[in-house]
Amino acid sequence: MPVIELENVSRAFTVTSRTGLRRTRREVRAVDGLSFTVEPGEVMGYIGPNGAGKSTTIKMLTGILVPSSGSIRVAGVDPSRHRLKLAKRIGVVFGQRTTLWWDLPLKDSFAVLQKMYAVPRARHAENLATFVELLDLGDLLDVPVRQLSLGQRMRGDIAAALLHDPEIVYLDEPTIGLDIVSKARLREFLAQVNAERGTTIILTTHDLDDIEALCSRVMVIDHGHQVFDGTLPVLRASQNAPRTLIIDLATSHPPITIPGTTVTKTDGPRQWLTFPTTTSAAPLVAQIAATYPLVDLTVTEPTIESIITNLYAQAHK
Ligand SMILES: Nc1ncnc2c1ncn2[C@@H]1O[C@H](COP(=O)(O)OP(=O)(O)OP(=O)(O)O)[C@@H](O)[C@H]1O
Repeated sequence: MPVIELENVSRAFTVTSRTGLRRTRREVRAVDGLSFTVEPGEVMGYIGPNGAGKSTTIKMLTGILVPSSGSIRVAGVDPSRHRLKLAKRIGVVFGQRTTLWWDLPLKDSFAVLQKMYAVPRARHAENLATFVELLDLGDLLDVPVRQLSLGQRMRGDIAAALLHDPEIVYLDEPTIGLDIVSKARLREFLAQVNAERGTTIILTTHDLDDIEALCSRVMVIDHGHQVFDGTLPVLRASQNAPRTLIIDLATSHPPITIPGTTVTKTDGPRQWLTFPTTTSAAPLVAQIAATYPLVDLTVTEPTIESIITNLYAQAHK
């Protein structure tokens, strides 16, 4: 049974703007007729360009915002009508701002949360020990939150969101501003939480490496509409974005001509040829090797960035 269900959900805002003495009001449809379900234990990447409607969706799922129309059920209840009841079953992390108490040491914030969510003491202690170890928080427990670095604070926020054993966690840009090592560690931790606890994770991110590393499903939204829902390999295949063959010849050579390929760039003896995903690289390589002084080669897959740019462009046609 789905743990999240949206049926034809829309949310509009009235925006007032002023030109000279004139005030005009217009309606912005932040989310427009969105329907989808999420099964327990899924890790879904929820992505889209700025202003696509991602945060508005998450706010409706947590009950902070009420939809203008349509229906939402999270863990069996309507989030806006049962916000407090639902709070015990969900965890939320907003990368841009902390939910921790700024002046309190991290451990005191955790203690407040134990009381707020009425987590049994033994369970709280067990979870805390696990998260302190996995997120390497040991040396940070006595440090006031305002003194933590962004990466340390984020680890604290993630632990805080999970201490009450939520079934669903919404993570809004959890890796924003983190260095590569911290990002990798956080992704590893989230994958482990999902695997061991079966926590459903909805991840909003602009970092497509987060999606590659964590998400079995990707939903792409643009102008409040869903433009894709499926796995990353299906997204890649659906866009039929070309692959690139990078070849190194023994010497500089004019762009090589092979039917079905296009040379997009040359740099001395190196040339970049694009070819359709449906074409096998092997015969192409054989043909090049038979005709040109081939020294080395690499085949690269289209990046998710290029696929998504392509997807947005198609949605606007
Ligand atoms: N409270 C509000 N009042 C008026 N307009 C709003 C409000 N909240 C969101 N919007 C508008 O709704 C649209 C969707 O915004 P939303 O914040 O959901 O996008 P987003 O996908 O989360 O963007 P980003 O990636 O930039 O965070 C935007 O046009 C935004 O300006």
